[in-house]
Amino acid sequence: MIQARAENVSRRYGKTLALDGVDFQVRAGELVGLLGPNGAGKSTLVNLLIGIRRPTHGRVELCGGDPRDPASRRTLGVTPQETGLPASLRVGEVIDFVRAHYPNPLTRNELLDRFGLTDLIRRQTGGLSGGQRRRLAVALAFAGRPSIVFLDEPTTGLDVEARRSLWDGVRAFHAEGGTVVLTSHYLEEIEALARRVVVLANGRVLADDSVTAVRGLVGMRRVSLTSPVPLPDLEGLVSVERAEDRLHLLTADADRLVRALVAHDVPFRDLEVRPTSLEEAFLALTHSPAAA
Ligand SMILES: Nc1ncnc2c1ncn2[C@@H]1O[C@H](COP(=O)(O)OP(=O)(O)OP(=O)(O)O)[C@@H](O)[C@H]1O
Repeated sequence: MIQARAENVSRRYGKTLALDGVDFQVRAGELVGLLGPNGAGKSTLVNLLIGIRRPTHGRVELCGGDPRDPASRRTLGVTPQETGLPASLRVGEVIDFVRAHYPNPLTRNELLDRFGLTDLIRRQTGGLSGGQRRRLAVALAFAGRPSIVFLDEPTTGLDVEARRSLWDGVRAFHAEGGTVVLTSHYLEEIEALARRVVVLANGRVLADDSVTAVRGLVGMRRVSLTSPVPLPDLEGLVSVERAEDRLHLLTADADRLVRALVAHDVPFRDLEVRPTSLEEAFLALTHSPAAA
């Protein structure tokens, strides 16, 4: 059963095309990561699927209906990128307030326990640290026993321990058959939870594949050098960028590329090899023929 679907969806904000012909679907019980650099369109896609915004073109569906129809959202849980919590309410009170909106919520203790919040129950939310507030905001998405949960960058600002405790809560929900869509800038974060990852960049889906396959795509190296001659065709070269007298070559296998440079007798100096950032890898993929 498909729980959330976008078909050829585009969304424009004035002159900005935030999503450009996106197809995306999530089956019941899946845990999917949406990966992409800043401004890729991740939050926009989530906002369309949960009915906060409408697509400019195309069709979106949630739990078999229109996401803007409250009936489709009855079993939805969401943690947006930023959440406002009433500062003077205690953690336990906020949880009870949210639980009261649902017919069959988790008990207060189940929720506190799952997300490692038990010690904070009597604390006012205004006095929580940023990380503690974030954990509470994520936990609240699960209060109503949702069937599908959207988490927009759930672990931003969390330390390692808090992140693990939050991941455990998400895993427990998924193990019971829950569906999860989470967004992140980091493949490592998605890797910790999901097997499937959808890569967005510039509003388009670049890849929809296993985390392992995408790791191969983005785990590239940048080989920089200065050479007085034009480069020949080199195997495994993904892209070439020229900045003044430097050439920056992107490749999945830097050793092989350097061997090829030597084998072709290419004169070079000041060779540097370093890992690419996700942004650089995305940029190269966006401009490579494979992404066209
Ligand atoms: N309400 C809005 N008004 C105008 N432009 C917007 C609005 N929301 C998003 N955008 C633009 O749409 C594009 C996609 O933004 P979106 O927030 O969906 O990306 P994102 O992948 O979630 O980014 P981030 O990782 O930074 O949160 C960006 O260029 C952004 O500036």
